[in-house]
Amino acid sequence: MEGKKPVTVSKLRKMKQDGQPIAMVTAYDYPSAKLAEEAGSDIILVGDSLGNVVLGYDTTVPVTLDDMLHHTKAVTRGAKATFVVADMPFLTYHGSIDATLGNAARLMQEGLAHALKLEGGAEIAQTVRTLTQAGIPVMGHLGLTPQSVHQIGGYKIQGKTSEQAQKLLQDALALEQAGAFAIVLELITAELAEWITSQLAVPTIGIGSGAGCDGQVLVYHDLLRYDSGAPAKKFVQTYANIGDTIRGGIAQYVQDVKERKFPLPKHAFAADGELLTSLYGGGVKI
Ligand SMILES: Nc1nc(=O)c2c([nH]1)NC[C@@H]1CN(c3ccc(C(=O)N[C@@H](CCC(=O)O)C(=O)O)cc3)CN21
Ligand SMILES: CC(C)C(=O)C(=O)O
Ligand SMILES: [Mg+2]
Repeated sequence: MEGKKPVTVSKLRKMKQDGQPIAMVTAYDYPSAKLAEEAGSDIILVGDSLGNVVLGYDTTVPVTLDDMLHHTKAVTRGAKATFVVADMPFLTYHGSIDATLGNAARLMQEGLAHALKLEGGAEIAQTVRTLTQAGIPVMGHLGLTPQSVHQIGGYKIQGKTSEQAQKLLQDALALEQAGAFAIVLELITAELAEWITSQLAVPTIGIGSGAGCDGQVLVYHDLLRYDSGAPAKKFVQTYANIGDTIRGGIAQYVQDVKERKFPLPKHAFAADGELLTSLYGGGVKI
């Protein structure tokens, strides 16, 4: 990707104004980041969904700052010309502001993220303001906030009553006023997402929230159907069947080894004559 430059926070705001959709995808390691960049994604998110899709946890709650750092470092090595946002994981931005700044510093300085994403509304606005004032671009995340899954009681659509919808709009406005440069809207109705989007100057990036957002985000492993056995989520479109492709490729390899079809002579390196004479007392030809 010679010559390509990462989008900037101000470019993203202009994309909203111009009605130009923003495409974001998650990535968790060097190869996935490289592919997401080559594919032209505007933003790469190192999501704490890595807890589910690459570490095998049931929720994002067990994901640690060290986990996020490890993966963010790999992603920023793979995508050198793309704007990379890292999730701040569970409970790393709710303690003292010093602890929050220390955690943010590690993701920015060691992970080399360009921005951080935090889940929550008005209750974290002051934190968003402090991080923003320290020079860190902050992305908000409202609606279904998976780090609160045990409080919410499942992965279900949010903002269905007018009271909840009003609260979500107030939260979005509070985040914008605190300096957030964009807000993820996860699993809210299409109508509410469109309404909130119309009330904000900063772009919204939707997941399971309809076409009325300024951009979209999907989890890498979902859109590529890595886990071909998992039930398809309603809001996901399958763009490739990588799980089937990978399993098929590995199964073929295993079969070839067992049937001695791999490796072939062309996959091996032949010794020269001098070595051959020294092997097996020179009596055996390989
Ligand atoms: N692989 C993966 N994809 C994600 O999008 C994702 C994660 N993991 N982990 C963190 C959060 C959790 N998310 C989730 C998890 C489950 C549903 C889900 O089961 N959705 C149902 C609809 C629920 C309803 O109707 O209320 C679906 O069928 O889509 C949605 C978002 C989104 N994030
Ligand atoms: C689903 C997106 C928005 C996310 O937060 C993640 O991948 O962790
Ligand atoms: Mg996340």
